[in-house]
Amino acid sequence: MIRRGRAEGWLKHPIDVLPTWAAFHGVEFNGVKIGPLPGYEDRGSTVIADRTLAGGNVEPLIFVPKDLIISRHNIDLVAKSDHHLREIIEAIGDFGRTTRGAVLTFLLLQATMCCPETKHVGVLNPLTEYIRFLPDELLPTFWTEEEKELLIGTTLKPAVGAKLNSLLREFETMRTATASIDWCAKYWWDEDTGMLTFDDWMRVDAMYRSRALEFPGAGDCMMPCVDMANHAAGDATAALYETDQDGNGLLLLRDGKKIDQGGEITITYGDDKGACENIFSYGFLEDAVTSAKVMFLDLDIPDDDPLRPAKIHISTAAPGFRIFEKDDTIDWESDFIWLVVINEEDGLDFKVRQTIDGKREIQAFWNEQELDTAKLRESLEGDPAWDVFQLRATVLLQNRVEMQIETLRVTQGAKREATIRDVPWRLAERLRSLELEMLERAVTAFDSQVRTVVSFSYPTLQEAHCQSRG
Ligand SMILES: C[S@@+](CC[C@H](N)C(=O)[O-])C[C@H]1O[C@@H](n2cnc3c(N)ncnc32)[C@H](O)[C@@H]1O
Repeated sequence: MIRRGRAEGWLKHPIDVLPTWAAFHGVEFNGVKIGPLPGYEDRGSTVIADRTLAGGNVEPLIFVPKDLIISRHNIDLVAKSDHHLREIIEAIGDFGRTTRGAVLTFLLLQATMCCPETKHVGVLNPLTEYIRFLPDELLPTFWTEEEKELLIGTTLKPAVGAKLNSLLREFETMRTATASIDWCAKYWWDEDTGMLTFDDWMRVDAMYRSRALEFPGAGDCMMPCVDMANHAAGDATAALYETDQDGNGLLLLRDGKKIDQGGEITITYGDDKGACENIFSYGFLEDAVTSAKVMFLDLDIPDDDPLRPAKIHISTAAPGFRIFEKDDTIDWESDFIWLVVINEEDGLDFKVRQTIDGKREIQAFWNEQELDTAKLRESLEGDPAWDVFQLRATVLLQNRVEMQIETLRVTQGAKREATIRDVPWRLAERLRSLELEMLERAVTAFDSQVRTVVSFSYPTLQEAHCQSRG
């Protein structure tokens, strides 16, 4: 549906019509305009200074009335007077009570209402028009299979796979929950008249993910016009976004910033985000990025661990670990790994307990004491064998990191097929090299952590370790 709407023009507005929409709905621009930046048209539209601006003494650059914010709160308000919206949000149950569920459903209904064939569905509101200004982003969920293959060995590959699976589940929830609603059956699901496909769900997901910002006071939401600002990290960030005391949205020039006429007013989408997350959520990587910054690698409990099923059952942590930059070196963190490295001989035990309603429940014990797995690390830190556990964890991580390096190396040097588009090709290449470099630094850092633990606790082991690692 959305793809067709873009092609036929009923779901597309040229960006130069935005000022008219904005003025009509009370959005104020103060010394800025929205459009492509000459020389950077591939970045879509952005916020551009209409005159020289100096931070500290200018009014908000953009003012957005609170009613226009696409937030869960406002969607609930719209649903009070739009019974079609209310019907579908209620039909999807718990998912409709999440911000993500409410926003994606809302966007889908607005797109449906834009289609000239749709009759008597939904109540037109300013945002029905606004979504026509939003471009389709080439996020990795839209990369072809051969483009996604370029990601083998990067942390983006499993992330995109998991995302597609969860999008499929959400789409299926949506379909099952709304199939018996007459107008949904007719305009969305009917074999002849239905317009929705999984592609539509991917598109509303991409709109939300690439544009949602966390606003103090309003939570995650899409803020029309402020969401036209492109990203620049660090000192290059020109503006901040926030809400005023009445909940209206504001874009404010940073103190001390001076932007010449024609210059870009950027915001930050989060300077701490790693290269993988930037490509995943926004489909680009700034030229200035020189490090993968943060990586999440999955970790499995070995098949030959007799406690594996019980460990999997009780674990609440994400099964993996995060490596990240810290003070010029690489550090790691994981709540999961501690469960992987301990076993029965160390003091771990599981018992099956009968609950009062007759159900059976697995309980974990550490040295005979009931164990809260969320506090496992704390329990282990107090154990005389803490050094051993640390050592096991670090060696395990080191092996996992080396395995990832190997996968990256053997899949290196893929030939570029003519069907592979420029953006996925360049992004995959950059991500591969940034992640490889970070993994290599991690091996060195882990090696020195192992040496420290060994030399401190097991001076005799140190020699053996050094020999084993050459
Ligand atoms: C919140 S939107 C910003 C407005 C968007 N450019 C538009 O045309 O609607 C985020 C998207 O803008 C683009 N973008 C933002 N900052 C960028 C940058 N520094 N370099 C390249 N593309 C950027 C990406 O496509 C990203 O997914």
